[in-house]
Amino acid sequence: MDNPIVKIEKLSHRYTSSWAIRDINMEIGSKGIVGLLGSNGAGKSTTMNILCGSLNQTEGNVYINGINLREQPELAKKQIGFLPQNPPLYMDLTVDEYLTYCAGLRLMPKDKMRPAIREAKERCGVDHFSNRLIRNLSGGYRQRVGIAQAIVHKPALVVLDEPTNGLDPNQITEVRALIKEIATDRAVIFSSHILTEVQILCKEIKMIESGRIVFSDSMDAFNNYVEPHSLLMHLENPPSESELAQVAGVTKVEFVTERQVRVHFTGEREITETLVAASVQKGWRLQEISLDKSALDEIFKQLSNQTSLNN
Ligand SMILES: Nc1ncnc2c1ncn2[C@@H]1O[C@H](COP(=O)(O)OP(=O)(O)OP(=O)(O)O)[C@@H](O)[C@H]1O
Repeated sequence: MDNPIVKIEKLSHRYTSSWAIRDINMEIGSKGIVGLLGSNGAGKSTTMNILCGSLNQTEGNVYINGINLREQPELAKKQIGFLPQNPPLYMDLTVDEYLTYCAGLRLMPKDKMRPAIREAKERCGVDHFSNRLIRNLSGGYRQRVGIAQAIVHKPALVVLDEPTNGLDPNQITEVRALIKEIATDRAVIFSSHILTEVQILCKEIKMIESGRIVFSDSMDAFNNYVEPHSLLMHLENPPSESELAQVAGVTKVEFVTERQVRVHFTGEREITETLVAASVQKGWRLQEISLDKSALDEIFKQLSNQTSLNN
């Protein structure tokens, strides 16, 4: 890869006695969204905290734009914006006060601060809340302010640790759109334990399991690898198996409980929209639709086994 914005070499971290991550190698290009996918405890936050200079690694090196993060932390950190899993928001500050404080922490020259804060607020859609206390913002807007602090100093790399966690479905859609927008002119690394979210947003995927990278390739390669999929649907007024099987793309239908059904399908991910549309049209009263978690576990298992065999 030409001039990667991030280069990670043999990165390992041990908190106490056991290793949280082990021998992670990674290169990330200068534009677009890369998804770091892994189940809870896989090592995503540890990797991101080290990558952003919030945690010192036990072994290995991180280079940001060619600068060794450990040797020149101040210089390297100027190029990074970070939204940790628990955003460092100060509830008693207004949005403007908080962003001014954050810009100061990033050592922005005073004369550049005001226009930079205005731009970050506009991009994140919080300019109309400039004088509002952060404690009086909804979860979705707090997250937007968290993203605004991550981009205020115009970093070349933005790292977002599970940014949609805890948000309601509308807020999730809005925050996803915002992440897409901020990735138009920089690299964004985005962690999630939700496969569909990574599939929607990312051009590249790094999958981490038990502290090791088990898959690293384009989203297309990943989608080819993991086909076929299955989905779980919760329907308050479910149709018969045969009626559901008639939906285009559905290959097999299994009722798990009276109202929960596993739907197997081939290839196309538009199946979600097709099933949602069919359920609205036919009054099946869809309550929930999600990628089959057991299928995801199966993928993790396959990939983990592959890695341990390769090592
Ligand atoms: N401060 C800590 N002290 C000791 N062990 C820790 C600490 N933080 C994380 N760990 C352990 O390191 C491993 C990786 O944790 P990490 O938080 O990086 O995973 P994660 O993929 O971000 O998970 P989650 O999605 O639940 O945040 C886990 O086994 C976790 O229990």
